[in-house]
Amino acid sequence: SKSNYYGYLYPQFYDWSCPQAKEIVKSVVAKAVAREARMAASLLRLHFHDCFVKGCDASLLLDSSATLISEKRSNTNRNSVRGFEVIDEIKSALEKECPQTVSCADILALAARDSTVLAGGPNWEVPLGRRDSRDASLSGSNNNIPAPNNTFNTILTKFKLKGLDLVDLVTLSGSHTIGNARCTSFRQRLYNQSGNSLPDYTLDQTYAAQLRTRCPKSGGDQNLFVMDFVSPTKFDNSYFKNLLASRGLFNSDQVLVTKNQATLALVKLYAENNEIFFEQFAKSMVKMGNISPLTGYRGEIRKNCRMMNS
Ligand code: HEM
Ligand SMILES: [Ca+2]
Ligand SMILES: [Ca+2]
Repeated sequence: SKSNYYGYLYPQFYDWSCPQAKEIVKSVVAKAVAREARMAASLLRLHFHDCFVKGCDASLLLDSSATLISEKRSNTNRNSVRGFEVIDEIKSALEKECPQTVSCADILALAARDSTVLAGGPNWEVPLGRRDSRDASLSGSNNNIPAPNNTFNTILTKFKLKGLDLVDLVTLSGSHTIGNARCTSFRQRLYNQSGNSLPDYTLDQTYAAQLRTRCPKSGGDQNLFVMDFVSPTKFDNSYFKNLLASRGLFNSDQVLVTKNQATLALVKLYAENNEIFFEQFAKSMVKMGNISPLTGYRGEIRKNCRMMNS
């Protein structure tokens, strides 16, 4: 009775079965972000890392068990993705009000939207009705999610494999306007960009020197850096302004202005016009949220986001 019979997502999915669902998610996310501003970024990223592996099906949330290896162990996720306790808190609040009704995959989609809004970004209606997977894919997590040192072509290919295009790539990369990154994610650019012991000269060298002080050649792997040094907790277009000043933190950020004329033009547009960035961000997030969801009688509504129902 609670399955998505029609096979597509729509914002009113819980209007009858759990009319309080959206409010419950929003209030727990708001509390968590008030405790720690970075949590908005962490929750936004969870939806991305879920959707790029087997679609938006909460596969990312499953812990390892006798029959399953968690995606949390992948190279991209290990010591990096966070926010699972907040998802648990949302889920238990929802289970009290509407038992086994709201999927963990939909919680991730709603929390990503609420986080964006709380950080000052755009709002959008979240299509709902995703169901939760009964498996996970460690290899998918290792292979499908772009890495910060991937080339432009590799990153674009990984987006296209998920039905996303060049506009989505540039726009969604704008998420790096909030949140933190570890030294290990960009060290290569500071010391040895192409195996010749030289830094990446497409990175502003004053900025590079600052980064080196807390990201040494060896050690300090987990040291944290803000990704947008201008407004690290505010969702705005300053990420794109940084790219034009050669101050993108990752190789994957900077290549948007150094490798392709079309992405460069978009970066310039967004740097000049926050409103256009916000409008497209909302559209691209809905598009990402539509990556092969489980609907109908496929999948299940988990009781606990960390494990499948027995
Ligand atoms: C285009 C390819 C992308 C690459 C290569 C990439 C890579 C990364 C890396 C390496 C980090 C830092 C991880 C760490 O050091 O622990 C990061 C953080 C982050 N990414 Fe991306 N990312 C990409 C796209 C996206 C997209 C599409 C979104 C959201 C829709 C996103 C949202 C975030 C956020 C919000 C953070 C900060 C998380 C936090 O502070 O907890 N990224 N990303
Ligand atoms: Ca998934
Ligand atoms: Ca910012």
